Amino acid sequence: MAQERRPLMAANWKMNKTVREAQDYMAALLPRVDGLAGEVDVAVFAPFTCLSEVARMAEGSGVIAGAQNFFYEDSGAYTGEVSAPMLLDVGARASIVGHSERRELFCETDEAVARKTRRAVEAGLLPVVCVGETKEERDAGRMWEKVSGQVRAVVEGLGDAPGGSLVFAYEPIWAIGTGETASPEDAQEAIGRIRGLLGELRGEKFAEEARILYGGSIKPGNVSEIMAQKDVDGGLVGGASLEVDSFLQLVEAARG
Ligand SMILES: O=C(CO)COP(=O)(O)O
Repeated sequence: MAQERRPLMAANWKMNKTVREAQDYMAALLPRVDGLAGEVDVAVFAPFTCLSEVARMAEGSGVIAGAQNFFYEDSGAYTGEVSAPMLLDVGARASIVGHSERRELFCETDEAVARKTRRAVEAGLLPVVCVGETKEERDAGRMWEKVSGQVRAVVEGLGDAPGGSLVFAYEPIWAIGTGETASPEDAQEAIGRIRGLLGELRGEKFAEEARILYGGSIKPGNVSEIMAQKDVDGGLVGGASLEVDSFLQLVEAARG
């Protein structure tokens, strides 16, 4: 991994944890990541219901509290949604955007993902934009068509924001929650191609500054070989992030 890009290890709790469980997790995590600032960024993407508590506890620690989604308008008649200013108001500094579960289950389009990404950057939230193909698309040889289309839509809607203002996460859908991980070589190939595309679209500086994570069945047993790939800047982790001990092993591996 290039020296200039700080690794990022991110926990995506998905639809898990009560406020009490979130408090217990943060109380165990924070003392153990103390002192890592500057070496590795650590983020916790919590459900809305416990996000303010996670952000409050993380304040001053260097751990980034983030949301899993938001809507690109700032306020108004959008029942069930929350906005970027609302996330900032409770202390969040980042948000996942366009997770495959939102694209597939909640019909999020490339256009909506692009608008959310742009709004996050403008508002000062760090977006972690997810891209990835299904098993059928991969087997049909259409992986790059899918992934490049998703990346293009986001970058073309981004204006002139610098590469450091956003993070991509390559999460092949067939590897999410299945125990089936992309091989380190597959992860590198896809992420290297994404970086190449960023260079074509926005120039070398942008491509060198943008962090690109891998996600999909990362666990303590496979994280080191994934992190060793030159274009992989960290991980976005579901299942193995739910327990503090296993998440900490991933953070340590990202530290190198
Ligand atoms: O979707 C993911 C992270 O956003 C990956 O989930 P798992 O780590 O549970 O496969």
